[in-house]
Amino acid sequence: MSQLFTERIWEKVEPIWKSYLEHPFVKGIGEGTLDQEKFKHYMKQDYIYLIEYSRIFAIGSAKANDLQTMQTFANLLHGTLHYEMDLHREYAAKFHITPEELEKTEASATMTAYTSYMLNVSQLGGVENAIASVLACAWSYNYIGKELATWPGALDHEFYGNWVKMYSSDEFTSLANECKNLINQVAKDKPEHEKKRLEDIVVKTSRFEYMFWDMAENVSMWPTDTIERV
Ligand SMILES: Cc1ncc(CN)c(N)n1
Repeated sequence: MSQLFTERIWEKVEPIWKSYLEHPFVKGIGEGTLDQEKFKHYMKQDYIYLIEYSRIFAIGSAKANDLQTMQTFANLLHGTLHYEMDLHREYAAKFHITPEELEKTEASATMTAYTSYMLNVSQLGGVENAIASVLACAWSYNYIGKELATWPGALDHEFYGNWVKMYSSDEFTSLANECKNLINQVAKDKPEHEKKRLEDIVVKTSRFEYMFWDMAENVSMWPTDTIERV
């Protein structure tokens, strides 16, 4: 039996994704020791990230070549807007931030670069570009969630437990699996140079994921902030 495209991808991304589990921000969630101000910054940036990420599912739906794929993208869009983003709205309420205020969050450099890349890739080419650009997002969060769920006390932590529950949940796992199934389907009959191009998109977005954790840990916005504030 020939290798699934996701198996090939896994060989490339595994070292990058394993490094997420060593990242101080992710470790802080898993160990329950993360500074809540850092989490607040992350959660606000992630909310506006998810708005742009949702647009990619809409693009994928519009570019789909069959009704089944169109429905899958629509389901992923719905799941992000109404399930995943509820988590952010719940955390925001704990910080006394309304959904309207959340939506008006000013975008950081990393959030801007990452979503601009994903949107650019998705608008070019066919439906395969859209699915390749979101694959690392859905799958790596599910990977992190499931790993952290095995850490002592992570699922029951009074503040970060809900984050770990979300990304390790059956519902989120099924959204991640829908993305994996889609890429396997679209990559199946593609020539090697196309497969390599899709693989590069997943690797690049995996690097952006690392940068996002760094942005959260350092509570960073733009490198020129200190200059502009003088
Ligand atoms: C940056 C980022 N990447 C991925 C996910 C999971 N949808 C997320 N919430 N945020």
